[in-house]
Amino acid sequence: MENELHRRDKVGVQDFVLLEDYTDTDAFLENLEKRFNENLIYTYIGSVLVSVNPYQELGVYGDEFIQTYRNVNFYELPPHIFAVADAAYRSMRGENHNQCVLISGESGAGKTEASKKILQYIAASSTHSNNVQQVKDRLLQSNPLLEAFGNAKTNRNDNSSRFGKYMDIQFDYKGAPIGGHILNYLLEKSRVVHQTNGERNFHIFYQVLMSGDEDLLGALGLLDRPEHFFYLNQGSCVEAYTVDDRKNFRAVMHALRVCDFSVAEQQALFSIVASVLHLGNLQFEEEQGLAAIYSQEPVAMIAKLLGCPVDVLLSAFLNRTIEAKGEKLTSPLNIEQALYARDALAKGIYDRLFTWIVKKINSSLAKREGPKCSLMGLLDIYGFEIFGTNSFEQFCINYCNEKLQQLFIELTLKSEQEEYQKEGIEWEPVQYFNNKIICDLVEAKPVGIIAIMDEECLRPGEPTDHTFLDKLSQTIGSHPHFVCHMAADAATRKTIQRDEFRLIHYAGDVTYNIQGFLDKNNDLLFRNLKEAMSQSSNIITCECFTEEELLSKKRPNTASSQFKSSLSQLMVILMSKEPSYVHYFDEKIVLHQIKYLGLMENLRVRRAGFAYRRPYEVFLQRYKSLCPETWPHYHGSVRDGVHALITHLDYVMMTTNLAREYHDLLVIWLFFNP
Ligand SMILES: Nc1ncnc2c1ncn2[C@@H]1O[C@H](COP(=O)(O)OP(=O)(O)OP(=O)(O)O)[C@@H](O)[C@H]1O
Repeated sequence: MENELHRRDKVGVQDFVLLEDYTDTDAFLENLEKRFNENLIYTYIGSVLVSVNPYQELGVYGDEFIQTYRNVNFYELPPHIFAVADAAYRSMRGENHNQCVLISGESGAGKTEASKKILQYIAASSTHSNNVQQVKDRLLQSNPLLEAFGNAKTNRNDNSSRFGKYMDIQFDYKGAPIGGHILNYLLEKSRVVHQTNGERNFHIFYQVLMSGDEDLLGALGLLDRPEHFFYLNQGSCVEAYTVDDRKNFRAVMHALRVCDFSVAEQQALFSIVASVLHLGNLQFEEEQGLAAIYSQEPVAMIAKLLGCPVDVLLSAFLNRTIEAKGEKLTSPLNIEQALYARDALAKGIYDRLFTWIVKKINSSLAKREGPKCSLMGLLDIYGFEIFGTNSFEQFCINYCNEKLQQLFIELTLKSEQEEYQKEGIEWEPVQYFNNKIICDLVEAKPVGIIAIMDEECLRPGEPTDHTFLDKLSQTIGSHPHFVCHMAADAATRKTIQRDEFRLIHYAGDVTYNIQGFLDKNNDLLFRNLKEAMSQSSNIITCECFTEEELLSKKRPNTASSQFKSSLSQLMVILMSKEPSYVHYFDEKIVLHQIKYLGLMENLRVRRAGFAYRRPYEVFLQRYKSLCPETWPHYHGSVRDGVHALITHLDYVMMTTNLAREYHDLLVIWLFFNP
């Protein structure tokens, strides 16, 4: 198997570091293409894995591949996602260092598939006791469940993740998975109520409708075809040809059982899914300028499914109560407001349901009490997006990608070069574009885009998307990465409308339409509807809409501020772990992508730098048993200890040839890795 792998993988270079013309982007691309044409989708840049989506089954993920890559040093076998998983897993066990695998790439490039392969690898490589098997099953089954509720067909990917996911897997000292925890980020909930042409709503809606379970469908009032539901028919696309909704529904049912969802919870969950569909079919008519319910039928169905009193629900759909200075003022809604409230409820219920599902999975994955464990994190988050029309969601997603790029720069380009300089190693700095300037443009206070948007959302008066854009133009109009009609020169003005702004992102220019920015940021759900939901007897709904929330006087954080703070927490988590990077491309790789990701710069740093670096402490701890002077304890400084160890092993000559100073000893790790 191993020989066969090497025989096949002879095209181009397996590691870009070996590329003769390593500064030439065309040569980089040519190597990638040459290998891709031979179905060799993986190539390294040092320890970073680059992959091109083959969009076809290559037969390289079976058990025999897992066995081949198990416990084999990273560079001994051709590049593979299993090699990354194995290296991270062994490093976590051998050095007791928490790991994370960061998978990046544009939408459809293959990130989710990669994260599943890593999970598959971990599950197959670790021990199989009963308890561990249960954890593995739950980790694996969390995927179909979260995909059903959080993925959808977009025009780029039939199974696009519309939420961000970070999963920590917890391991015991033997390397067996004993628990896990998932963090979810910003679900694209606007999809619940609207889909652009050719796109679908979240998979679960079609799965339930295609389930073929007549009893379930009858109970949920869902005996109609998907086209019948307004929340499913706007994209004129109810089928995704590469997605088998019926089969996936069975997978979801299985996953629910494995992840310990009780029968009552399953019923409550499907009732919520159905209630969202009925909400979409709730129509209003005008009576004396105000909204009236067009047909009682959907309201009765929603009330039944959510276990809410019909009259409370009816009144909540048509009125809005505001509390000011201790007084409650109720005013009736017009049609536009009623439709807004209906959609806000659909989005709110679904979004909270999604978070509830993650919480439930987490409780099924929670580690029993026990000693401290090691962690391996897997980040699979939406890739950079440039659509025909880009809105608030793309703004958040692209901001997230800026932050991840910042982390990549920080960990692979900046800190590494700084370290060499700090250590006094002769080093010619590699220049790179630092996208911190764009991160600051979005998140700085008080003049970043998020801060300005929040200020606009919170100020009295009548803020609109246009007043927000005016503020942006006045405050940051001259920023080199911001463009808007008002502040642009005559030539640029022709390319940008009055209701748009453009950000010059690290990955390209994206023009955002401001329509809906403030609404989506405010994320307002009228109090009456929240009150109605808190009276629900549906066991999930009442958990998601609490009395506490109703009583709280504190204004909830805006959507962008919440996202910003959850991203900054994510950065802290990722920074605390040893990262492995995987970059995914789709088939149409363009030079532009290679350039913006900083891969060429990374290659230059790799080429000029040291292949392996280990801190003295870790090195000494790992190898002290090889030298009587350092075993079991060395009483001097760790640096001296490392020197004693090396001297003992008679590597002095080699190391002095390589470099004059002791600190360059780090490089010798390469030679006596057991
Ligand atoms: N290694 C692979 N081998 C074969 N096909 C693949 C592989 N990786 C991805 N694909 C194909 O590409 C499709 C898109 O991949 P995936 O859903 O992982 O993309 P993504 O980067 O997670 O996209 P998004 O950001 O939209 O969620 C998959 O449904 C699958 O058909």
